Amino acid sequence: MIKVAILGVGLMGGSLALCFKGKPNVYVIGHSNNPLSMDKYMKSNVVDHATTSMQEAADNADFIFLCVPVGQLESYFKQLSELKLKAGCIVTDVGSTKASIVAYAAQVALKGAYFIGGHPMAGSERSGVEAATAHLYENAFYVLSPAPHTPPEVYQRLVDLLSYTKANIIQLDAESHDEIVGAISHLPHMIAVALVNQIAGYNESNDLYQILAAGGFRDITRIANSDPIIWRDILLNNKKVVLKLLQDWGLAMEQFKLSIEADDGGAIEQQFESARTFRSKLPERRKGMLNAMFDVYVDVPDHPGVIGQIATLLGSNRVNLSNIQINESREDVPGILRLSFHNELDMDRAMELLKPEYSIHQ
Ligand SMILES: NC(=O)C1=CN([C@@H]2O[C@H](COP(=O)(O)OP(=O)(O)OC[C@H]3O[C@@H](n4cnc5c(N)ncnc54)[C@H](O)[C@@H]3O)[C@@H](O)[C@H]2O)C=CC1
Ligand SMILES: O=C(O)C(=O)Cc1ccc(O)cc1
Repeated sequence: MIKVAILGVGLMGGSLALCFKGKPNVYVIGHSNNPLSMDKYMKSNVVDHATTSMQEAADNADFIFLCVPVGQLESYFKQLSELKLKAGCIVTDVGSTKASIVAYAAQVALKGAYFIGGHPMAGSERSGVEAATAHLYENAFYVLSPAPHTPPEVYQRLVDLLSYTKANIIQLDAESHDEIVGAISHLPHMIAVALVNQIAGYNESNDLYQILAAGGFRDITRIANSDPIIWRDILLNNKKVVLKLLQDWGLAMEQFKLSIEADDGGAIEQQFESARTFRSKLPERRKGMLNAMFDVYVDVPDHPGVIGQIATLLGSNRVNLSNIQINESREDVPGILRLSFHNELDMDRAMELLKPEYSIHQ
């Protein structure tokens, strides 16, 4: 039996647990410091067993996943280093930053066990085991940062287990990881939060801001809804990288300001042109980026019953729909109904079925 211990069964840990639970020869144990979580873990059916004892979770485990906020990783790692672990056990984490935990692991030895840093680049603005899903990692990139002396067969053992997530494994050193992920994930989260708070400030004297912000603004600020503790820890942990990125961001905003002050239309156009060129080269989301959702937009006539018709058409053809959203405003979205699917196959099949009757966009 392969024993997999998940320490911290929230969005990420719970989703990993769901990928492993029920697989041949796999036993999943979930750990929380909070006794009240035991019942929740068992009721959500994500683990085979739940415990508040780290000793019990780690005892004889083949794999231990640290799925707690970044600020807790070192303390959890330290506690594991004081336990007797199974020889050859692989300890890994899912933290959004890699340099500090990889450096810590290089200093604090795990008796007979190996540490390989990890970061599944999939997730959402939601948190907690209630938001966990077995599909979260499908097609997403999953970064692994092994130490230089990690034996290849140990690395391969982790890759083999992670095949249950259906993620694309990519090996990257911890420093490069933090620089790149700082830019593509940490900076956008700060921008989204600052943007929402700026508009919230204006809204205090006129609530039309909030009312008119239902469409595009809502979409581009989705990540501002992310968990405050998780993000406090990420930003403080990736301090050096994030401060440099904020400096560059300030310069970029200053550039806009100067162009507008000087009525320099050419410079503004140039900014939009270069952004459009780079953005059009981004890989499509369906090939696996930060969100494991596959979305299509449908332009539907605004009459009751149409959602039912679409849901019935998809359901009767066994196409699994993960979410339907009605856009309150058409601004900035290609259709009024957003249909989300867990995988590309379902999305493509849905498009085939809907195309004859509706106008579809991606
Ligand atoms: N949310 C996301 O989309 C992604 C998060 N991550 C990383 O995954 C890790 C876990 O994040 P999520 O699963 O999103 O968070 P979550 O809030 O859903 O789960 C966190 C888990 O850690 C436990 N925990 C233990 N000590 C804690 C403490 N002192 N404060 C708060 N919670 C504590 C909680 O009980 C919970 O089970 C974090 O290190 C985060 O950086 C990585 C990729 C994506
Ligand atoms: O919701 C989104 O789009 C995200 O950006 C989720 C996310 C959050 C933290 C990570 O380290 C990786 C992915």
